[in-house]
Amino acid sequence: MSKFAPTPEQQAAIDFDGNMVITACPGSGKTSVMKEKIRKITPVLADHKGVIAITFTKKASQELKKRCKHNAHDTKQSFFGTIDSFCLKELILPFISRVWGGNPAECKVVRRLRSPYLLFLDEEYCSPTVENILNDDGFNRLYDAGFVWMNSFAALALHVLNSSESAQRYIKARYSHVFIDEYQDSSLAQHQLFLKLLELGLIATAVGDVSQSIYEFRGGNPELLNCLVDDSDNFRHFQININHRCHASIINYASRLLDPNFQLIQCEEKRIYRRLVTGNLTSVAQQISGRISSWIDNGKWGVSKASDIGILAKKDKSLKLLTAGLNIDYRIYSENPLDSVGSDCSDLYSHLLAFKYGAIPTVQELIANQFELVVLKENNLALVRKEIRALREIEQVDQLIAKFHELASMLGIEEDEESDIAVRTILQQEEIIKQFMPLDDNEVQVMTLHKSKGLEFKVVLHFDLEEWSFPFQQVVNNDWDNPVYTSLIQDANLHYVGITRAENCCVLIRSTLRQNSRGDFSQSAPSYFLRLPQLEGLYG
Ligand SMILES: Nc1ncnc2c1ncn2[C@@H]1O[C@H](COP(=O)(O)OP(=O)(O)OP(=O)(O)O)[C@@H](O)[C@H]1O
Repeated sequence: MSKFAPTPEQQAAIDFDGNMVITACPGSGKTSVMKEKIRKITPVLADHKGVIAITFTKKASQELKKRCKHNAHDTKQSFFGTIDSFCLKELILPFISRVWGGNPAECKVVRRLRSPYLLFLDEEYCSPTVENILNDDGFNRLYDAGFVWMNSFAALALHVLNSSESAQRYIKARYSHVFIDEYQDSSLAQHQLFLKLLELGLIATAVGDVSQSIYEFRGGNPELLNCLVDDSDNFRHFQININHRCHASIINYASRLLDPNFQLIQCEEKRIYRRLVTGNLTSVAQQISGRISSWIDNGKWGVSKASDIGILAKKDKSLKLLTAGLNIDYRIYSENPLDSVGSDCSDLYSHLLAFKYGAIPTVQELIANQFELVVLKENNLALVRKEIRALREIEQVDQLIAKFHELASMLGIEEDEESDIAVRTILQQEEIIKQFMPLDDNEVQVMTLHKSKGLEFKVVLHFDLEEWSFPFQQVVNNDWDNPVYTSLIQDANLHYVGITRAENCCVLIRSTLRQNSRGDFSQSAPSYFLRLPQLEGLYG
């Protein structure tokens, strides 16, 4: 790891010891700032204490943990993980019995509530609040029936923390600080939990960027980050606004997309391009494959390996069309049949396949990092490890599925037939099996814009820039002449996230043929994003 030389604005954020909110543009090194702060705090903590470091994805928390522990740095009893994992492991499982009785160790964690359990609740909550928990006794009944529902974790954890003095004593004794990354995608319950931790005396740091808010559809609310910025009584606001990742011309384009008055950075060369390519996405991919190969062979744009190139699109369907035409090695991160099932069983099977095919290298890592939401009983841990290890030896599909069933039962996860079918479908398709193998530097990376969050590439090829493809448009009240962009701000943020993944070159591509919702192709028009007047002259 090269030595990190902080800028003055990064250094100011690292040095400040109180409650703070850091707003940070893409590529501004917020991960590095969080890492430096945690490495500065932990040496002075007692051995039984640590910090709470919450990131948006498991992958991001593994990365942060690795960077904090670099050079055998002792992070003491710190917690690294997602907010869901924190709520479940540190608050719900250890303390809910003090509030609602029962035996949480016997509970099943469910991602999706199915009938009849869905009917326990008064309404279909997207992201319940603590008030919902207090006013709707369906949550309590669900728990009595042996279930804790993932979407309610933050609210449930807050309810536990509000109601149980033991939980409060534990948190205060164990943790000195709390950090939450990607705060712009926090829900109200998560925000209230963060404020509760502050009230208990933990020193609180929130990090985020309103312009990178892309999960409103899941209950994320970027206004909550602004609330912290406005709350100057409790939080000092720091801005880290130098983008160290992208070429200046890419920064100019991305910034003007969101702010027509953005003061342009001086730069000679344009490294962001718009291209119109003839045909549908499959034929476009055939045409550009040769160009991509030559960039890899000649090290153009600083590309030293195929995985330095990211192919991004808004729609999962577009990725399928694109990969059908690519004549180069690639790795696609698209929704696979197990993702589509979306149950706890399908989640487990995904992790087991990732271990079998090597994306998760060790049983230790599988259990420590991927089983975040599985309630593991100490007494059968050794057997679980042995059974998982055996997966790599199994060749027959039926045997593999039988072993998956055994493991599901040992881990208290309900089997479902859809997950079995999904596993069989995956095992018939080499391209999908690849998703469960370790990243190969010889493969270009293909994924949706949502999945690209937090990543960086030397070159980004950004597709779906046709009208009706992106941004999302809807016909309202049968008025076909005036379709409405119903999620324009979130889509603009998503476009911004995609563009700012690029270090040295970003190509915005429109294909002349667009696939409609029925699967037919028709002539495309340029996307709304390609028609914005403030972007004129900023691309090559
Ligand atoms: N002070 C610095 N000097 C040089 N490079 C830096 C500095 N700080 C960060 N970088 C580099 O900038 C890039 C972006 O850093 P990082 O991934 O931490 O940003 P981020 O704020 O988390 O990005 P995003 O929000 O877009 O995901 C990395 O390649 C990192 O090494």
